[in-house]
Amino acid sequence: MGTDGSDDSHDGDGDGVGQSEVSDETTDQATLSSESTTAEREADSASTVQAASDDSQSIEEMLLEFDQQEGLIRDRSLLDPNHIVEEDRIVGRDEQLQEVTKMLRVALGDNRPPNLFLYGPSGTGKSLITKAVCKNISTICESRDIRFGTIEVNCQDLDTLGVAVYELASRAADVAGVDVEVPKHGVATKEKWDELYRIVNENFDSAVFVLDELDMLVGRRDKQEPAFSRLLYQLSRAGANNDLTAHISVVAISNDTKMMESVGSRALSSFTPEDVHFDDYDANQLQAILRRRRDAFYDDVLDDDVIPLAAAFAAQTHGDARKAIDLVRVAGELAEREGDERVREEHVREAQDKVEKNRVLEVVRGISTQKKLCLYATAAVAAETDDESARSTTGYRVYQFLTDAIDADQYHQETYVNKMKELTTYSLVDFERRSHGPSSGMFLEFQFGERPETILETLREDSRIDMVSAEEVTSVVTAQVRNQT
Ligand SMILES: Nc1ncnc2c1ncn2[C@@H]1O[C@H](COP(=O)(O)OP(=O)(O)OP(=O)(O)O)[C@@H](O)[C@H]1O
Repeated sequence: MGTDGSDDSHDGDGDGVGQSEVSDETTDQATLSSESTTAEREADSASTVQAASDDSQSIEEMLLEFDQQEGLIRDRSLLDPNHIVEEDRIVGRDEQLQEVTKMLRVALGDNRPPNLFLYGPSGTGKSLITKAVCKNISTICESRDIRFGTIEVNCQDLDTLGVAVYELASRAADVAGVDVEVPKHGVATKEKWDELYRIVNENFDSAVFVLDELDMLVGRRDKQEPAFSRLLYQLSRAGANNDLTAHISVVAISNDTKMMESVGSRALSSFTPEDVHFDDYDANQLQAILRRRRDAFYDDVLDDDVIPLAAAFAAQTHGDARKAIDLVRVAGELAEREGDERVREEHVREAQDKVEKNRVLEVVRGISTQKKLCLYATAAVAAETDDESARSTTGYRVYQFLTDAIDADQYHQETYVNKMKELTTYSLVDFERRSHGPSSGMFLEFQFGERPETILETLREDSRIDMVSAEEVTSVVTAQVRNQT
């Protein structure tokens, strides 16, 4: 404040001095004006104008050039993973589409639709199918004067039950076009629940709550029951005991097939969902999905091998349609940026590298150093085995080497395994329980959703991990892998 004030007064003084200088200068110039000085000034100003127009011309030229350079992508929304595509672009999900439609159609009448649990790997159409069905219900409800709302939240970044309930209230308010009347912070969760009930009851006859990535809502560690379980309990009970007078249905979506095992018995008895399973897509299905969006590009700009290659790359990891679509989009953008007239195979290969790195980055950005060490050790083992898998026992020894090398705390093997298991929720790594004969005991075998080398490269961006020499890690890993056979 003090500094600002003195600066202001200083500026004021300065302006005064400046003004008198300007007027003096003007007078002087008028008095001293001569043909030569005028000519000089004109020459000066002409050159300034010339320089400016040179600049603007070159920018203009560049703009025109970019403008004339035809883009390759005609409709970017078809390559946006959050865009709900029209029904005729949904491929290979007839069974799920039919099941979800059959169950949620109840919302059209005067009854409560059942709750649903949609599960399956990432990018297999769970959100798309739910949104497409809800969109159709909404259109029909509008024509029948039924106030229907789809209240959708992604639970990935919601850390507590209170935050989740506020988010639901806020989404419901958005859909209804009203305001939330409780503050986000500093009020009890009960007040947030009441606000959610008020908004829903006052604005909707029927509503579907879509809880995407619900398993990520774990809440505080000190609570016995995970936050997602408490949320399911409360929401489904509110429907039964008339806190919510609107007919509501809860659609829980998760990548974790075992999520329902962590739902407490209390929640389970009131939630009781109908299960709908979503499988991985194979390369042919992914090709069909991509072909149905081919018109995202101008005619004849996609080389014939672009779609099959993108589909093959996406099928290699875990049959994720989001990845297939991302690959084609990024390949198109790379081709556009390089001023190429066509999208070619090499653009897809370049895109594969970029998309993989981004996905790994997204996951590792938010995890603790300890989890990074566990992941690094395991990926380092997978990078050195023929089938790119890593045994937990071997991974743990490499983890021990890493923690010693950087002088970090060292967990027991059980905790290392648990940390790795937690990472499976991101679909970056998966595991199976294995045993090599009765004498060798049990171990977990980890498989990665992306190339282990990409994971290692990305984790090396963490300066603590980069302190350890990569060659040294490789020699420790090689010795350990040799020992395991
Ligand atoms: N059967 C399909 N037909 C056409 N497009 C699809 C299909 N399945 C998925 N997609 C597209 O793939 C992308 C990812 O799909 P979606 O978000 O529905 O997956 P998800 O199973 O909900 O994944 P996550 O669990 O990661 O949220 C979206 O752009 C969606 O439009």
